[in-house]
Amino acid sequence: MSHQTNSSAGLTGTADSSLSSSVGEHPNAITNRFYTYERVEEIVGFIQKLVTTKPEIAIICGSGLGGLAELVTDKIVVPYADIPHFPRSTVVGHRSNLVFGNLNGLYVVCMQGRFHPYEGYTTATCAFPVRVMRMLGAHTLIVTCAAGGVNKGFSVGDIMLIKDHLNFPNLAGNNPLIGHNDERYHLFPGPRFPPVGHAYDRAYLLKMKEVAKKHNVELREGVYCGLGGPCYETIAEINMLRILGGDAVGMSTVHEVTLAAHCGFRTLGLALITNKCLSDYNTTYEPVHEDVIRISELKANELQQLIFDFVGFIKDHRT
Ligand SMILES: O=P(O)(O)O[C@@H]1C[C@H](O)[C@@H](CO)O1
Ligand SMILES: Nc1nc2[nH]cnc2c(=O)[nH]1
Repeated sequence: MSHQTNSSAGLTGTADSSLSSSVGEHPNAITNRFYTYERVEEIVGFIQKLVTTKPEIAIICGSGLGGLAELVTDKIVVPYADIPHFPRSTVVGHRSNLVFGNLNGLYVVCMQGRFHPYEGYTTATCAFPVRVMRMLGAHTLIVTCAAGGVNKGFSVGDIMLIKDHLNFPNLAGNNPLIGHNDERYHLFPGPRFPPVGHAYDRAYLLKMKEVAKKHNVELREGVYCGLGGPCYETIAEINMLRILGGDAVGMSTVHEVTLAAHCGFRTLGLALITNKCLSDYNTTYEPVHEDVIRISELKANELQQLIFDFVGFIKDHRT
C-alpha cells in the first residue's frame, strides 16, 4: 500500500492556486492553506477505511518513547508513508507510524514519531496530525516528550507533569494557527483567538499524581519551555529560562498543545528529564541526543505504566 505523498507541500506553498489568498504569506498560513479542511477530511477518510473503531485517546510519543505503542493490543499499524499528504519523521528515536488499538480497555491512536520544526517543517505541519486525531474521534491527548532539566532540583530520569508552557516560537510570532481560521471544523470549531491558559487539563494533572502515588513514583510538576532547536541551549539561555520560570526545555509539544486547545482536546503532558542543562561555564558536559534516547528507553517502562493506568482512569470516568 503506497500513496504519493508530498511531505514538503505544506512548506513550499504548492497548495492549490484556488486556495491562494492575498494575505497570509507566513509559512504557517501556507501550511494551513495546504492542510485544508478537505485535506484533513481526506486523510481521516483514508484512515477510517483501514481502522473502523473510533479512538478515544490520542498519544504522541516523544523521543525514545515509541515503545508506548507496543503496549497496545489488537494493533493496526498505519505507516505515515502510506497516508496521503502525511509528513515523515526524520529523527533517531522517532518511528513513522500511527498505531491504533486497545490500551487498558480504551481504543487509542499513538503517533509513533512526531515532527519537529528543526526538521524543516512549519509548526503548523508539525501539529496538524492533532486535528486528524481529533477528527477521528479522540477527545483526550496525552503528549510525551524528552526534555532537559532547567530546574536545578530535577534529576535525570525524573518525570515532569507539564502544568503550563512557554511557547517561544509563538512569542516570536510563529503560531500553528496563523492563517485562515476555518470554521468548517464544525465538530470542534476553534475560535480565532483561542484561550490557552488551561491548555493542560487540571483534573488530569491531579489524577496523574494519584496514579503515580500508587506506583510509588514521585512526579515533578512544572513549566515546559518549547524552543525551536536543533541546538541545545547555551548557558545564558538556560539562565534566562530559569529566570522566566521554566523547569524543563525541549523542541516540541507547545505547537501540538496549542492546536489541541484550539480543537477542544483535554490534554495531559508528560516530560521525561533526559539530561541536565548547562549551568556554568566550567561544566564540560554537553547534552547529546544519544543520551536523550538512552535515558528515554531506560525510563520508558515507568512512563508507560503511568499512562496505562491513566487510560484506565479515563475509561472508568467517561461521561
Ligand atoms: O520529540 P521530543 O520533544 O521528545 O524530542 C526531544 C527534542 C529533540 O527532538 C530531541 C533532542 O535530543 O529530544
Ligand atoms: N531544547 C532541548 N531539547 C531537549 N530534549 C532533550 N533534552 C533537551 C535539552 O536539553 N534541550
